[in-house]
Amino acid sequence: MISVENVSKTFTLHNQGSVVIPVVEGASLVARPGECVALVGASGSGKSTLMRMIYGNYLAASGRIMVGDVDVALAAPREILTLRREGLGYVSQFLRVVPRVPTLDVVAEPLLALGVARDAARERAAVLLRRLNIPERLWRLSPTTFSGGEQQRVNIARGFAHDYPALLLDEPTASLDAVNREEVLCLIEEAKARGAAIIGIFHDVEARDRVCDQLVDVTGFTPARGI
Ligand SMILES: Nc1ncnc2c1ncn2[C@@H]1O[C@H](COP(=O)(O)OP(=O)(O)OP(=O)(O)O)[C@@H](O)[C@H]1O
Repeated sequence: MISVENVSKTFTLHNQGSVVIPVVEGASLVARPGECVALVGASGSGKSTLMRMIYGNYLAASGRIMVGDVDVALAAPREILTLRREGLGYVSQFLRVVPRVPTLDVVAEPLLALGVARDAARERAAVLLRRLNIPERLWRLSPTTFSGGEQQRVNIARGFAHDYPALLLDEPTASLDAVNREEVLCLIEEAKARGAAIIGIFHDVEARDRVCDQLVDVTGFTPARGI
């Protein structure tokens, strides 16, 4: 379960006269096990900021962000790292990898970090790479030279390697062809069926309507910005 209660965030632009910009105010939402919640709202309304707060990249100014039994807004960095390893996955739009690590190990890595045996982790990685149509001849290579779409699919495979109880998705179907898009939607549906709580940003409206149970309009949490 992911629950956001009355969360606020301001940015202070230290290199621009310390201007303070309120970006999110009084944000509250809940994603229950088996539920997918879509964050919607105009560009600049604060969707990414909210996701980054839930993942612990940005510190909330106030409020509570519970992921399972961890309050991300209060957790120490070490607790956040444990949460990310065990309890909270994040599929961003872009793959960030250590150069020279083969694709198979990039995807298996979240399982290896949890102590899963190398063979079992690679087997799971292979299943996902096959489902996402990454040709087997590429699995031995680092994904750094892959096309944008291939990198995105490797990233998705990695994000779904471990059965995280909570999952954040940032435009998981952006720039995918129809076949791979369908596969990603099936992965999301499977994650929901096993009880994952999911929050996502989807610009693909059809995909959003298919997998999401609830839409939360972040514009309602955007403070009035007097200029
Ligand atoms: N690190 C930052 N420093 C200062 N301002 C920021 C920072 N990150 C985001 N903002 C501001 O916060 C507001 C919300 O941005 P955010 O990226 O969360 O919006 P969004 O709804 O995800 O937009 P989009 O749909 O265009 O991706 C914007 O006005 C943005 O300029």
